[in-house]
Amino acid sequence: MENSILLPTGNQFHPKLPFLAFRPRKLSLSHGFTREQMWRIKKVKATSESSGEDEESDDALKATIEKSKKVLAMQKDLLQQIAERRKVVTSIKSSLEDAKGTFDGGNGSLSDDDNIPDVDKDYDVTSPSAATTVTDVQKNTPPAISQDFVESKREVKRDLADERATPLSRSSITASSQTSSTIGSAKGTLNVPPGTPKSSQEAPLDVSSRKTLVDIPEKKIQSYVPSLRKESSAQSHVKQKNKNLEGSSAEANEETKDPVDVDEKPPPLAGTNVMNIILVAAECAPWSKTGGLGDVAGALPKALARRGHRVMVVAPRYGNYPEPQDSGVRKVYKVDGQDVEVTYFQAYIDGVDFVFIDSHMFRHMEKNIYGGNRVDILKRMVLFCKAAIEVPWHVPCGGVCYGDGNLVFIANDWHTALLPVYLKAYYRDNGMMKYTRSVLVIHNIAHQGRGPLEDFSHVDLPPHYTDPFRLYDPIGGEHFNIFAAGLKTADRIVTVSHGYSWELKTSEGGWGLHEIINENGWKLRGIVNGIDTKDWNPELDVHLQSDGYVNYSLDTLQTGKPQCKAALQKELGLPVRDDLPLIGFIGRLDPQKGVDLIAEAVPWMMGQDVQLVMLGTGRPDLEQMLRQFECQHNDKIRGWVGFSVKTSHRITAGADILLMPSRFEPCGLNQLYAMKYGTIPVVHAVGGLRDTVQPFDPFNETGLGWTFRRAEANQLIHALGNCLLTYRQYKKSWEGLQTRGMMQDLSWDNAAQNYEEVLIAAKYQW
Ligand SMILES: Nc1ncnc2c1ncn2[C@@H]1O[C@H](COP(=O)(O)OP(=O)(O)O[C@H]2O[C@H](CO)[C@@H](O)[C@H](O)[C@H]2O)[C@@H](O)[C@H]1O
Repeated sequence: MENSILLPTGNQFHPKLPFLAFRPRKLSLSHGFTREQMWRIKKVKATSESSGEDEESDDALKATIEKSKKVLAMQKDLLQQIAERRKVVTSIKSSLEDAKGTFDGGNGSLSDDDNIPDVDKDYDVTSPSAATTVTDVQKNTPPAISQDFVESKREVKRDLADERATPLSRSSITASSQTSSTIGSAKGTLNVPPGTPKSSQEAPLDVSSRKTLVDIPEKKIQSYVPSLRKESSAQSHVKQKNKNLEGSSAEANEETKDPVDVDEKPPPLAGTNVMNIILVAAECAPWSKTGGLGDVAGALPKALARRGHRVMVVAPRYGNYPEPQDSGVRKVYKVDGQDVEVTYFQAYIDGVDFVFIDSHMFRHMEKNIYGGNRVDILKRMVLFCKAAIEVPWHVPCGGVCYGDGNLVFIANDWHTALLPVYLKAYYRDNGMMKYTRSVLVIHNIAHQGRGPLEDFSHVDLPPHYTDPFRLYDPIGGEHFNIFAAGLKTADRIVTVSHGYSWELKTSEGGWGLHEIINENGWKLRGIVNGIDTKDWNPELDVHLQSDGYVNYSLDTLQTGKPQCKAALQKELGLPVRDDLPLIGFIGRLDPQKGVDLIAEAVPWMMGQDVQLVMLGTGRPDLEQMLRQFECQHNDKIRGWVGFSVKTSHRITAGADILLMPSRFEPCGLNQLYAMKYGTIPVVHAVGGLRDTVQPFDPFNETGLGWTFRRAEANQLIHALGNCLLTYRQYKKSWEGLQTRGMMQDLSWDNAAQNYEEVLIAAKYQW
């Protein structure tokens, strides 16, 4: 082991410099004036003072007052006119509604043809001239899609009409959640949707009044829906059950009831680019989580919804979650030749529709999401992707299905990498879902859904789709690879940091997929994850409200954090001492996380006056190692084997330093959480860790933590040594590091804006 801990190494060694306390300056605006108003007032004041011409300025003031009075009078007049117009519009509307017998499928109201997928036209691809009535469709359509298919089309039409009428705005979402009755939930607020929006109540679909649908030849349908699904007998329950679920995001329609709205709402942040977005993930916090993917699936959609998009998350229902309710929609899908029934559950929370897919294949798997043998997992993911892709047709959210126009799926990791492939093979190759796009997010390329070539038989695709799955690598030879097929087929690819998007293209970082990633480099973009600022906020954290822990902010950091540290030491049975640094580690016990480097550094650490707490689950040998550390150094180390969200929050708050010596790290969330809690990260400068932890520069008092270049124990020791030195001897610098970390905007809002750009690019890609 190198003995170079205290040697100066550029920016990591602390020189004896005078320190500047770093405090945020609060901006307060007096008298409720806006910044601009204050500036104007000051300017006017300054101008009149400097001129000394009081009389002249008095006259000018009078003139301004007169002018203002006139403007106000004009405004009053205008408002009166608007009110009168409203009355006229309302009376015209009600007389029209009285006269209206049936609903005109929404066709007439669509105006922006460029953006509206003409669903009927989609079917022209398969049968350009075979126009027929709905009855004909029912007669000619094979049982696999038959009536349900027709209904899907109907729903799409209705949805599109809805979409055109009212892009969800930020304000509308807020408004709707305010009017909903609220039920506290673990994650946030569950908005129980109020009654159906008027528009959908008053417009019962009258199939006979719609323009004729185009017939779908039987052969074609069989080719694009290869034993995909069948109608369940429970189908008839659907509409009845759906009535209970009306409301949701479609409440926003209420906003545009009146064309002349005096209280104009601000436009959505996404502007005219509002889209329907469905994020599909194998886990979603707080309901299911084994790592960072769950956090992302729980938080990114909310940020996208805040921008004005209509957003849904689809995840498996592994347990009996309290919030989602049975939507009554049941479908049957073929998985490896067997019929498997699924039921869709649904909740509307924080502006997002959460849809959970229930099936005996997912039930009671909450503690073992990725458990079972390779083929079992594969079959679960086949079912999940098949069922998820049809959610926009079958599951009415707030009474209205999303439909397949202006729609983008966001698939995540290999588990849902089949979704882009199914989208293409089952639908787009057959002229359906023409306006639907897919984006695949790489959270971790190390897990790829690999297997022998025979696994292709489980995914239920036409033989010509074998090639995208086929991959050769020197270790595995020729094999079946789901991630490879997803990357090739998706319209766009995102990964969770800039650093990792670069690493993925290298033979070391791409784990055998680097060539495919390079070939598809044009559609790859790195977007650094954000954090859920409600869940991970020391001021609001629900896990810091008992057992001696306290919520704290930047202002109360110097008292709140030590209190959390003491509470953690007490809870873990460690000596309660404020003078020594408490070091934390939280993560999956996996070689990725560099736990072995910590193990190598433990003897050195034990020579320091420090405490170490490690929380994790994963590889049995690494779990055993944690227990062993605790036995060997009972007065200094705690090795908590298990998955505990509460403990992870408490360690993040109570520790002074967080170690993340990951060998590779696509983004990493724990270092972001740590910084938000005034806990200083010491990380291997790789992937997202390099992007997010700017190294401390003691000369300029900048930076956020300590980094080391190679994943080696001596480098970890070196960086940690400098970190400990600063903790002990340079308190002001330490406070500066904490302050800078806590003041960062780590919210999902920035990332959501970047995702939006990717989604738009996908939308306009042909
Ligand atoms: N034993 C335990 N008890 C309680 N909570 C625990 C825990 N072990 C881990 N966690 C929690 O799980 C999450 C882990 O997130 P990370 O981003 O650090 O890693 P992960 O490798 O799972 O995610 C992958 O996806 C994410 C999201 O894109 C990327 O940031 C990351 O680099 C990539 O490897 C954190 O919220 C952490 O607190």
